[in-house]
Amino acid sequence: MAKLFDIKKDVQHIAEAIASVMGVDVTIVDEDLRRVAGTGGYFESTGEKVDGNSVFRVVLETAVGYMIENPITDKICLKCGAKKHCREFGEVCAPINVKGKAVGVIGLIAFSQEQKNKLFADTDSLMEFLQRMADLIAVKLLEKEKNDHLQLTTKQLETVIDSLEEGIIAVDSFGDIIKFNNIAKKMFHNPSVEMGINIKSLAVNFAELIQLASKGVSIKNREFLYNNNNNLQLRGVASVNPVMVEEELVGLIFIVKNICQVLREVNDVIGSNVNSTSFENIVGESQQLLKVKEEAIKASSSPSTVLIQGESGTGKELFARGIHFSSPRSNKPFVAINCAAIPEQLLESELFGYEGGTFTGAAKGGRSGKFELANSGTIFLDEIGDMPLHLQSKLLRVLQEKKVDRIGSINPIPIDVRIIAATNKNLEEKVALGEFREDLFFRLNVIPINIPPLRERKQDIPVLMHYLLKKCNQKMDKDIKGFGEGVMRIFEEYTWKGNVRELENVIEYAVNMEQGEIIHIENLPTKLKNSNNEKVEPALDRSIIKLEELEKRAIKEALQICDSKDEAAQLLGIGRATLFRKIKQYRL
Ligand SMILES: Nc1ncnc2c1ncn2[C@@H]1O[C@H](COP(=O)(O)OP(=O)(O)OP(=O)(O)O)[C@@H](O)[C@H]1O
Repeated sequence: MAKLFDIKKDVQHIAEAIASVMGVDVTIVDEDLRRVAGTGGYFESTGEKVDGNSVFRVVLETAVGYMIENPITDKICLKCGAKKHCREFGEVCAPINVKGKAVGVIGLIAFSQEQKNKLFADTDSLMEFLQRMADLIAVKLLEKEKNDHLQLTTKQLETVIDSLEEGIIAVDSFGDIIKFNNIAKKMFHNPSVEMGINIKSLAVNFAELIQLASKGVSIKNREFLYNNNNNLQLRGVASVNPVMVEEELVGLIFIVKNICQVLREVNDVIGSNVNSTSFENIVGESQQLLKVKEEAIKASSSPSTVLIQGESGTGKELFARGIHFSSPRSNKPFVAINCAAIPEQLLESELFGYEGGTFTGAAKGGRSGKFELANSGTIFLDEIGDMPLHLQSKLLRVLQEKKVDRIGSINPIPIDVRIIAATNKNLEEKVALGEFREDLFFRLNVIPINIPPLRERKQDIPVLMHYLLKKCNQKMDKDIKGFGEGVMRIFEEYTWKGNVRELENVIEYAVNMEQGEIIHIENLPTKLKNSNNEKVEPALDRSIIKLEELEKRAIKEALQICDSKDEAAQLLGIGRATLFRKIKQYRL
């Protein structure tokens, strides 16, 4: 609640007006009995307290006016401490009431008989006049209070919008800037955000956003291009909300962010879903696995590209995570994408993103690809061997130039992403067959990591069994203690085509089936129980290339070396017709 002292100037003006109308001295005190205003001799004593037993206290307490026609003898004057020196001939007091409570008193004092006569000539009219003056002061007080409140709310709002992490720009219905926060000011530099300039000058597509939002529609996350202080073109994301008063558009609020900030936020969310993996989570005691782990630990401190090769389920992704989470990028995003699981047409936009308006049905403002999402972190390109050739060229460009070209864009986006690729295919073979770009292979294969299949490191099987049993127990809230007689031997002799993943699945099956405390042979999947008495087939060597592929490769090479098909057929030791048939068969 505002006090009379806060509107001291106004109160003094009113006191002077009353004095000049009435021809007597006027003083006005507040609820603490402090003199706020005064005319004549009272002016000097503003700010001082009046006597605590004076008529002012009574008027403050009763909130009703009071007249003293005979000072000294009036009952109120009896208690007054100033009565000994009182020079007053009469006094009229009126309360200043706000919401039924007196917050001050207007006092008119006569210092001569003549003044007293004037004061008491028509007391009804005088009281009414004073009441009006008191109301005027009360209105000023309420106004001050409203202004204070408005100022406080404005300050609070300004503090709120300045503490937001987004840029906020308020514009009128024509787009002229009315208000903005610090972040918005920092974001735009050429032209810069200023009061009165039109927001359309800040970014090309703001005109379109104004047009849309002016229809009363809220717009979410639209991309736009703008210039920063180095005159570099940057990407931002804007949401626009219309401000409506009685169904009429009075302005728009733009909420703007730099794309890097948006991606950071996305990554904070995605990143929190990615389990942090340390090398301790990679279990195994065999020399082969320990050697690979050592290589991976070394790779984690380097920014170079890693190519992990290994059969399905050998732990390629586990190693990729291990490398990322032990690297200096560990608190940055780890974004994984399986190049074989996404249809070819979609893979390009998933990886590299696309510009707004590139395809019908696509998000209007464009979309960031996985490379942008992984910026400053690591991207894991699983099943890289299945990446189509035209995307391999695009990936090569990313590796060479450290820039991403969104589909439909002419502005490459600089990125800093560490690439870890993985494949269960023989990439060298794919290169030889012309299915994988040799230059890309060399770019990816800077640090090669080859995870041997489980059959080549049987020593890891028992330790993996116990590790995975513990994992399954936790997952299924069980407490199976170990493995029964003969189980370990079956596991060691079985051919794990699906490697650790298959082993994990078998243990999960057995934990589900087992009711007791130990996993028994009966609770293993049939394929393992049957394998118990069977002789385990020798494992296929991955390095053996199929005859058909060898033939295809030989023909391709001969065609490249020789000037004519006859010559090639001769070199290959086959007839001309056979060569033609094979060329057709292999589509060479
Ligand atoms: N050495 C290991 N220690 C502990 N768990 C492992 C190990 N190797 C693999 N796993 C587990 O096996 C499962 C398969 O691993 P992962 O997905 O990393 O294999 P992958 O080689 O990437 O498979 P794919 O080729 O099918 O993509 C995961 O649950 C993983 O945690």
